[in-house]
Amino acid sequence: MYREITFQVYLHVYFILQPIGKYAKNNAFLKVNNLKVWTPEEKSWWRRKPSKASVVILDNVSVCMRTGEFVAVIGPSGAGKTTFLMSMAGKCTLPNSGVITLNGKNIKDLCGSVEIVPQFDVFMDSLTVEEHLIFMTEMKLGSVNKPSNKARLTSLIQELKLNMLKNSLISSLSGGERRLLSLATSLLSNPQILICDEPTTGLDSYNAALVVGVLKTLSTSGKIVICSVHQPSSDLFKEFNSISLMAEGKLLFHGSQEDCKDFFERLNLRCPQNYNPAEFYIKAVFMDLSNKIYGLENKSVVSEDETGSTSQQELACQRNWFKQVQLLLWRSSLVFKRNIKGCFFQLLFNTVISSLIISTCYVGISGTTQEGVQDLRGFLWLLCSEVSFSVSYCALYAFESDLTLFKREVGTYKASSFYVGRFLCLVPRCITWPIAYVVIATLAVDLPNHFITAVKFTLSLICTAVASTAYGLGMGALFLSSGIMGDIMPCADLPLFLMSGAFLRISSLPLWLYPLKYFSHFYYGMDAISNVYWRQIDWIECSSNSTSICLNNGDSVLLENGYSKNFIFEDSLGLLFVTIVWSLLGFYGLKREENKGYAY
Ligand SMILES: Nc1ncnc2c1ncn2[C@@H]1O[C@H](COP(=O)(O)OP(=O)(O)OP(=O)(O)O)[C@@H](O)[C@H]1O
Repeated sequence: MYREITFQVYLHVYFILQPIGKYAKNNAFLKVNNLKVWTPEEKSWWRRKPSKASVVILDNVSVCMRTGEFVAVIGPSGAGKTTFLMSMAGKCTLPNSGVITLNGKNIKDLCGSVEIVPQFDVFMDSLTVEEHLIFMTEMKLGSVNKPSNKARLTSLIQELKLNMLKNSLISSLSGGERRLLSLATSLLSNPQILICDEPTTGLDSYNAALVVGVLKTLSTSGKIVICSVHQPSSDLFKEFNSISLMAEGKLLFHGSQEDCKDFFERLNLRCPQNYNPAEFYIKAVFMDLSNKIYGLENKSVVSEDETGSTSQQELACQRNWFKQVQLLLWRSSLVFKRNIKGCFFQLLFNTVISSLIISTCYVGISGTTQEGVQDLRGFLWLLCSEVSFSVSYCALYAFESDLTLFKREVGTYKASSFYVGRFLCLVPRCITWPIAYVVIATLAVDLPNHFITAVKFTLSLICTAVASTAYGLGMGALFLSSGIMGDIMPCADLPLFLMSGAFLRISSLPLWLYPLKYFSHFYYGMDAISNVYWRQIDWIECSSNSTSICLNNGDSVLLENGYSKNFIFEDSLGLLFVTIVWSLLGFYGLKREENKGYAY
């Protein structure tokens, strides 16, 4: 029954996938020559001796594969299969030596010719299947409106049986459907070599047969398809026409199923009838106590000529930078639309409720009395700090949830476009939140020229919010993989908000601390809104029996706090400076994550 289903699925898939052959490119010849991969020696900074010695993961692996091969890479756990596949895809970030070429060209110099389908699928789950594929088509191939790209996308959707799922959210897909979507994403660029890491793991027999059927058809249509497989059933295993047998980082055998059988029979190791050959081979190398098999390790490299040609890899790998930013913004806007309720609640709790509390506590205050001066200072500080803190802490975690996705999409777009795209996504918040704060919080406060002053407050706070966002995003990106940004940020906040002038007089700062104020968005924000308010206060009441020093106008309040005179110029320049500094630091952090390489 199972064999019947598998056969039917295979036939079905074979015929519907024939059109993929239309896109098949010229012959491909993959050559791996003396590939060695090892882990770096780890040294602790306080000891000279290495704390962890280097370990060889792949030991002089050499092999040749050509068009039409459908290769099963098998071997015990820890044999080095994934590392081997990643190296062939040019995505291994561990130290390595040896050369991998496709038709004579180094694999690392080629673009789009080798694609990998990793074991674990990572997508932006709140997109639909169609939206995801449109995004990837636009990023990898170009405009989706171009007839050839449209045709490619439509045929892939049909051929991989995704048309029924086009409008489904990715989060609702089953494991097999996600695997097919992953496959479709990799096939968009019509690669010559498709590498799949455990494509059937976690799938039921029907879905596993479906996926293997699709892969086999791809190999017959002019590609090299290489899969690592864990415990394949006999039925699935016999679909592969080549076997690479690995153990302890060595490639023990590479060749056809028949040759593999002969290889083991020559060593008097005969697979019993009705026994799964894959299991038998893995067990045999596992139990190879006398090292018979290891002794015959595959040493057959490969002086064959490297005929074949690559055609697509000369194309530009990526869309232009502005297009990348636009596409990333488009994708984020789709996620935003699906999460609009969450954004509404964020706005409600972060701004509306807290500004209502401020407004209630400061009902009727005015800076024209000595008591009012203190209240007004507190009110302005709360306005500035609430806006700064709320937007910076929202930005702090902006990359965290997408780090794996970003590392999966390394190479699809630039880190800089991803960074700028994410920053721009946060800009609407930098506009709406200050508006909400100012409108609500100033409702009950006695402001001179209420409307104009509120507009000036809003503009100043919008600029402060942009710089605060740059600060939050920068801190988040700098400490992205360590996950300690939530612990570091309060420590960084402390000196920066002390510079705001709300808690200590800036003019009385020790000289060595003075430069710190130029990095404080709190200082620039407070300086701007304080100037807006106090410059309009010409007279402050002084009681005749007061013993303390009396501040008799707004200018003297500004002077006492140590705020600048040329505030519009200085604060705009200062906030721009802070934005640029934190953006550069954050970009450096993201680039560091990118350099760690592909997430598999
Ligand atoms: N980045 C790394 N740093 C240190 N060791 C690593 C790294 N990547 C792999 N290894 C080690 O190399 C060996 C081979 O790992 P690999 O994942 O390639 O094996 P595998 O055959 O795919 O295993 P499995 O079948 O269990 O997935 C393992 O012992 C693993 O611990």
